[in-house]
Amino acid sequence: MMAFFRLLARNRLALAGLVVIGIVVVLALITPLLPLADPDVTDTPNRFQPMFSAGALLGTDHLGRDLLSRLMWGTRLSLAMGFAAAVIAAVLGSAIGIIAGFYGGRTDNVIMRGVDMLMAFPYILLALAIVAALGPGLMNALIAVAAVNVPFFARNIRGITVGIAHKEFVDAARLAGMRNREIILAEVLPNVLPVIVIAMSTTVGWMILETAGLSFLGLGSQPPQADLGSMLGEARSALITNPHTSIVPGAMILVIVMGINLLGDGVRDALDPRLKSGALSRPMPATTVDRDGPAPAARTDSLLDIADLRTEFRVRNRVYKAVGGVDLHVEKGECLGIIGESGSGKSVTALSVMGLVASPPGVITGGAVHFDGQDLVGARYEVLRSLRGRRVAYIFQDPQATLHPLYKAGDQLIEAIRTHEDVSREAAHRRAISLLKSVRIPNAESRMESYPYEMSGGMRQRVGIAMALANDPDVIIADEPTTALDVTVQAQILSVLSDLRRERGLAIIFITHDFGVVGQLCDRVAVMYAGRIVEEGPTAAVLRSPQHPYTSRLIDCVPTLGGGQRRLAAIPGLPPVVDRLPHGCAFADRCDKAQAECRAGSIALAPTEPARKVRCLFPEVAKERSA
Ligand SMILES: Nc1ncnc2c1ncn2[C@@H]1O[C@H](COP(=O)(O)OP(=O)(O)OP(=O)(O)O)[C@@H](O)[C@H]1O
Repeated sequence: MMAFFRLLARNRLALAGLVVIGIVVVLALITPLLPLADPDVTDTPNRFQPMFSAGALLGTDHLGRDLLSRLMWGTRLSLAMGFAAAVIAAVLGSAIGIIAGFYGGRTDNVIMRGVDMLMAFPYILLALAIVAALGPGLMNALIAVAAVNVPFFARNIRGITVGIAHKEFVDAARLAGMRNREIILAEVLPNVLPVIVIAMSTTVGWMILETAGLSFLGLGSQPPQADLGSMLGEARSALITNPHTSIVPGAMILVIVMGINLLGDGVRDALDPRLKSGALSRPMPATTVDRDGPAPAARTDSLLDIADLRTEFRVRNRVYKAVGGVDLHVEKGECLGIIGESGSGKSVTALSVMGLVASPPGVITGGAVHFDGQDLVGARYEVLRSLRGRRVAYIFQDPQATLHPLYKAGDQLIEAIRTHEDVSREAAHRRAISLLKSVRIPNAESRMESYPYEMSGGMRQRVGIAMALANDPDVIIADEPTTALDVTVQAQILSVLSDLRRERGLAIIFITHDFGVVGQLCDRVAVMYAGRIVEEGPTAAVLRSPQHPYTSRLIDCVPTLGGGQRRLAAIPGLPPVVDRLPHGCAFADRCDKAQAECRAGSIALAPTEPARKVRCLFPEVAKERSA
């Protein structure tokens, strides 16, 4: 709740709306306690007194009634009517929407066709028809306004519920034996509640206007009772001669509706889960760079050289140091593996290379990424855009999520080719077929016409690889591309990548948590822990004799086939949270060799043997392993 108010307070306009509505609501609540004249007592000799007259601060109306008193009582009534109509419409509409969306099928059809019929009428005509049928009066106007808004809530909430009703946690609740009523209350309702609140906050102003509209037409509050609409209606005939009688209620309606709408927008922004990180804006096209020192020079003349890269997430008052000074390089035709536990910073490192970490909340705070002699950290967006996909391409873990579900695989490949190259559609089509063949997709011509959902996971991932290859890049960054696939398909994908590397001289950065995959594909491996490289070296050497205790424990976690029964040595404890990294070695708390020195200060990634480095004061002594 506090977080909600903090987010709301960041939006100045919403804050202004909150203050205005707060003042109006408080005034409306204390109206009976204020020393005001009776709002209904007429005094015709003193009719149409101007503003600031003695005894009538805002003047009097056509019957000599005190306008200030009528305004206060009228505001009280209009607010109460607007809020009551919003609550009734929200409760009824949401209940209808949840039932339709949750049960689906015929129930959904019958309910939603009824809602469609209601929505087919212009809402004001519908409201007039309801009041005409029920008779004029405040309660009937309230019923009419609530009724015409029920379909709006029903439609919105039904849409959200349909999505939720098919989620795994609802299936899990069913499997746990919960009844539908319980599932609706415990699983669905909490998920749609923010949407209901958002819809209410943005429509309550509208409902106040609608109730005022009915009262203006004489169908809402009846004389002598004042509400803002009826005050306006009564002042209509004196609009030219005594405009203050219209201006007073009109200005109040304007203030209330503006205040509620500004507040409603703020509530929507603060409750939207995508904006929870505190950003009330869309992510930037490239990661924000806020370097706290000069850019380091390239340390090697490699194709891609990452030097002291630091990326963090600034979420409210917390700073998550996801990447804390990473040095890596990859040569043409080389495959570098990055391995580490979940959350060690592998993906953020990879995404930082091309400025793809979402900002906010991500910020690159230091280091450099030299590609072909150019520093990409802080490079202009146009530079990054021209390199993305053309010289440095990505393959992600879930091709289902990266391929557009509504476009054919072939069209997506053609689009990827034509984004960077001015070629005809026919030429791009031919190239797309040859790309599909190069990743060993059988019947490439007919597969061009397939939608992603018509393909298996392995096939989709091959399309993903073909897309990455579309512009003949120099580097491919593959972020766990085989994690979601079974071992046979994984082997095929790895062999495709391995062949492509050899044939095209591709450099590959392969992110994984599987040492088996590293052993099969990668020339060198870098082991990451808590945002830093803790060991780096040729794959065979690292697998044979790991030097960092973490690498050693990580290898011990890998089950071996045919090695007889052995106890799998899980690593006790959890990696540290990256907003509270310890001094010294981040692995010390889980390491059985840790000494006091390990916790004293930062430890450098020091060279040990040729081409090997380790960040440890007490590295493992070489003991040969059967890899
Ligand atoms: N938007 C974010 N806000 C705050 N922290 C984040 C955000 N995105 C990532 N992180 C943090 O950054 C760290 C590194 O995440 P990253 O995704 O790079 O890990 P990973 O090693 O690739 O893990 P996995 O194998 O599960 O993909 C994690 O501790 C994560 O909690």
